[in-house]
Amino acid sequence: MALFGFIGAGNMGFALLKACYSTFGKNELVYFDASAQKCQETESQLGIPAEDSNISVAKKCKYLVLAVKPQFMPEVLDEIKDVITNQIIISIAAGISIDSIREKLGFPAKIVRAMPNTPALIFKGITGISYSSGSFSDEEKEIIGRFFSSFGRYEVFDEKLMNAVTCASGSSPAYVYMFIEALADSVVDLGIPRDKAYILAAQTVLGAAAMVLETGEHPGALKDKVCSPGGTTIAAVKALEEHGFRNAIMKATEACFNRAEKLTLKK
Ligand SMILES: NC(=O)C1=CN([C@@H]2O[C@H](COP(=O)(O)OP(=O)(O)OC[C@H]3O[C@@H](n4cnc5c(N)ncnc54)[C@H](OP(=O)(O)O)[C@@H]3O)[C@@H](O)[C@H]2O)C=CC1
Ligand SMILES: O=C(O)[C@@H]1CCC=N1
Repeated sequence: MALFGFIGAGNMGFALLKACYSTFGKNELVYFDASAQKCQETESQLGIPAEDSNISVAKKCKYLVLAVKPQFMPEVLDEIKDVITNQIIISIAAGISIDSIREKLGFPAKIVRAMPNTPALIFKGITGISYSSGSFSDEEKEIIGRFFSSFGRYEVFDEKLMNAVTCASGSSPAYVYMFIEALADSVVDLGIPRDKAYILAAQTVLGAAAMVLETGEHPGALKDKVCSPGGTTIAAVKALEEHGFRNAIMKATEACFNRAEKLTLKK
């Protein structure tokens, strides 16, 4: 019997499997993916052969991580529901509520709904989690905490905020990469070599993010300290405001949230 079972070893499933491997060891992991190629890649990277089915995974673990796309959740839940007894379900599917998973399973299983992000692959993720009703023992909460800490930080939220968490951290790495790409392109245009442009842009994002987390200062105050009166930065800030930079982010969050709300589990 393994501690963790994974259904889905794609972008997120593999990242979480890798972190679990480091923290809990290979004997505590079982997994299956519908893609034979994903199973082969995972086996070649972690040295753990895949199980032969989702049912086999569900039967052999205590904590079952569901890491398939939201549209595949109904078929996966239908497939495994007869072998779920006291396993704790950890779902990372965007938009899928705890109630809808319970309804599909047909009983009030203990569920942790989570929203990680892709930096989990290098153990620098941030995950929002929400516990279902039902009493989780201290030991279960400790193992769940170690699981989510194995690939970065985690914060606990009321489930009604999980779609908002998706906007803040699940989806937003994509916009950060777009920012890095755009900043790099713009300085390549000024003559900076491309490889160095990515290093300058990415390290700046990393450093600025660390300033927010480590100093506890308001982001606006940190921004003000970069802006010398009559200097270069305030000229850039003015251009960003003229082009709706903040509004573009707010609109992105609105679109992200609306899509998450629509990803409800089909019966
Ligand atoms: N990508 C991200 O940044 C984040 C994703 N998530 C959530 O994580 C979940 C997975 O996303 P992601 O890893 O990007 O998706 P991927 O498509 O990369 O991985 C999902 C894997 O599940 C496999 N799969 C599909 N159907 C089944 C099935 N019935 N049984 C077993 N395996 C199956 C897929 O195979 P095949 O390719 O053959 O379909 C694929 O290999 C989603 O619910 C998403 O909302 C959460 C946070 C961040
Ligand atoms: O785009 C998506 O739906 C998933 C959920 C959060 C990040 N990727």
